[in-house]
Amino acid sequence: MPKAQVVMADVFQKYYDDLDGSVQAQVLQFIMKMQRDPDANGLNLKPPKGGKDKRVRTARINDNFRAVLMHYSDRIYYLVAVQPHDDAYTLASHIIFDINKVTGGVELINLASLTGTLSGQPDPRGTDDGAAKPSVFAAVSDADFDRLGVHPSVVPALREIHSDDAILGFVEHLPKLARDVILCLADGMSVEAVWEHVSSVAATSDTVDPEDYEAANERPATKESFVVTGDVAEFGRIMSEPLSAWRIFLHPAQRALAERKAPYNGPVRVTGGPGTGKTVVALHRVKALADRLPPGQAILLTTYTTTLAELLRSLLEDLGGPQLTAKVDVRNIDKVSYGIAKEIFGSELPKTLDDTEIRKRWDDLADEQHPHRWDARFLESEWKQVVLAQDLRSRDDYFAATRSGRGKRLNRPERAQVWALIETFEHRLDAAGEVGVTQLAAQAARIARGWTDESRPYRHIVVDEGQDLHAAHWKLLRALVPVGQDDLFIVGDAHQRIYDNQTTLSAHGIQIRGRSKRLTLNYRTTRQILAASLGLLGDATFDDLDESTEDLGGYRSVLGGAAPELTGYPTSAAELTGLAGGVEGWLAEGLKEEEIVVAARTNKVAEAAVEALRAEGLKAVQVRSRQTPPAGSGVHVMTMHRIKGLEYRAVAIVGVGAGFVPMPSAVTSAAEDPLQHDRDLQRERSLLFVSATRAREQLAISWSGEASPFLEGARKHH
Ligand SMILES: Nc1ncnc2c1ncn2[C@@H]1O[C@H](COP(=O)(O)OP(=O)(O)OP(=O)(O)O)[C@@H](O)[C@H]1O
Repeated sequence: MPKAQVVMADVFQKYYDDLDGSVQAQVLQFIMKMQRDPDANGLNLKPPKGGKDKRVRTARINDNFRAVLMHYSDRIYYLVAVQPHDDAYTLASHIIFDINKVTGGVELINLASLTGTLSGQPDPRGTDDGAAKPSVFAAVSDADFDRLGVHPSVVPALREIHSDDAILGFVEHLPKLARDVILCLADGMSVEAVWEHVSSVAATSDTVDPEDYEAANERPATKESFVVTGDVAEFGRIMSEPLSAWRIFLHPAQRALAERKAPYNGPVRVTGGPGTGKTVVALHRVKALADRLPPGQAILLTTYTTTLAELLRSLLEDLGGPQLTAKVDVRNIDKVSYGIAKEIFGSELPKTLDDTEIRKRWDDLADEQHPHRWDARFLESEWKQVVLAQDLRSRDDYFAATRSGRGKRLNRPERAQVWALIETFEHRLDAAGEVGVTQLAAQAARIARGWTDESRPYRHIVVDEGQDLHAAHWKLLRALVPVGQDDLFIVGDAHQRIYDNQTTLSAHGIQIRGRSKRLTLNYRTTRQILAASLGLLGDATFDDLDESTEDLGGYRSVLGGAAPELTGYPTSAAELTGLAGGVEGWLAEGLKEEEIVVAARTNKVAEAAVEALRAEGLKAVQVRSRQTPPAGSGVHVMTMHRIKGLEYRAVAIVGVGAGFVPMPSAVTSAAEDPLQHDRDLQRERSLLFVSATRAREQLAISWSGEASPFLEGARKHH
């Protein structure tokens, strides 16, 4: 007997996640039963009364829960949701299944959620002159919507949209093509342009039979929003995986960047706020380049930290399997320097010291001064920001160098003193057979620059989180790929710079003029969380990784949700008890432990949070750098540095009090160096911004005593 096919709508995951484990087990049994014997009576399939789509059914899971599905012929079931009895009936009576005329893919439309999003809109007749405000889409005809692939059942609700805000809430519930079409129309694109850039690109090449669901299931558009499960084990696996890159249907703006066939005539830079899909674009770009990579050539995909490099490797594997990863070196920038240095120095390669170790060495050297003249932090950053950034090799070079970005002026005798200390520092490392990681990058870059193009190891380099790379890293990357078409593809966001490595690409021979793009649509964070996060940035200005500044104009989210919670407590003990209560609340709402993260400015506060959670009987694990906790370890707790690039359904940021964020020891005093002071403060702001924007659905920020000054803007949005 042929097995029945169970096709799962992507929205099913949300309903499934909200169920108790015991009900989830019953759902799995139910699916097994459908697959094994779709004719069995026990499934108890019933059409809802007054349903909009005659093929929609509900089926019994247990006394309290029913599944909502579409039953197409005996052999195909589309699973939409499992909900409490009454909710399941309501949902079932409001959904429609259809095959999209343009893409040929199966679409699920929930009319209740569409009209629901419009109910809070201000009254369109509430204008001063009493005249009705026109619909945002007044200029688009029904026939145009139809041709572009927007289902006719959606159009009456579209005609009721009178504000841009309402559009964002509305599109969240639309099938993907319709969502892209509406967003592009709302951005002012003409119907013709939307056809050319969106609908025609998504169109299927074969003829669409509006009744043939078996054929529709095979089309790529269906696979973007539905998963055809082979068996229950696979189903279980899919349900436990986070939304990963392979499931994503690129937005036209993302696709244009990632999949462009014509070569780019040089380096490309893509910026965009958190969650706009920069990483997704970088991964798809790697795939597109790999698909046409001549034999014997290689691609490098790199980023700042090892944690993110590992994440990139696993996402890339999801996207293209081992055939893809075989063509790509995925490693963080320090490993890139190390690999190159090893080739150059062979067995002579010194031992590498990371930034923390280097910092200690500077402390030691500064302490030895008699009388004490130079501050360790000043010397360290002078070395990194001036000497290593410009690869200065001699006293004369140092005397001639511009010290732009440094706020403390040095006269000649002072420069001489500082250079002497830097020279001592480098000699000591040398004598001990040691080298700093950034210093190693500078050395490797110096040598690689002299190579011929045939010796440069990569054909393409793709960089994620480019805002954190140091000048020496850019010099090195520039030297590892011949200048030419599609040489470098760089994504990054200066608002998220959390290491003090600001530089400009053009200073390192990376000319992006005319090839810089910006993404503005956030897919991760709700509008509520986004508004609060943007408030954290205050009035600070940010660069565009090059010589200009950039803001987050036009940055918005299609997702709506709960308002973030900002809570002050009298003591830190009370705050940690509040944290445990908040986490318990999230768990009670159905979130899993590993979907929740607690972020803190320091390891010490993170440790205290772990203890507090455990004291309340909750499972929690502190995640340090280069560690990925095994499944089932509990709620993740980590520092704000470690959380970069990740995402969680719920984020709690603790210890955001005035004395802790910004962290006093991380901020140079304004008297010592006013420019460095400003940059340090900005970096501390960015740390908080990065942490807040990791949240998909829930964000809670707390403090004890006086609140951090950075929270002022976020509290206004609250
Ligand atoms: N076109 C899309 N459709 C649906 N989801 C998307 C799309 N593009 C990205 N996403 C999802 O949005 C989230 C953010 O994407 P991604 O991590 O690539 O953003 P980012 O810009 O690199 O973020 P950040 O700078 O904050 O690290 C991810 O969960 C990703 O899967």
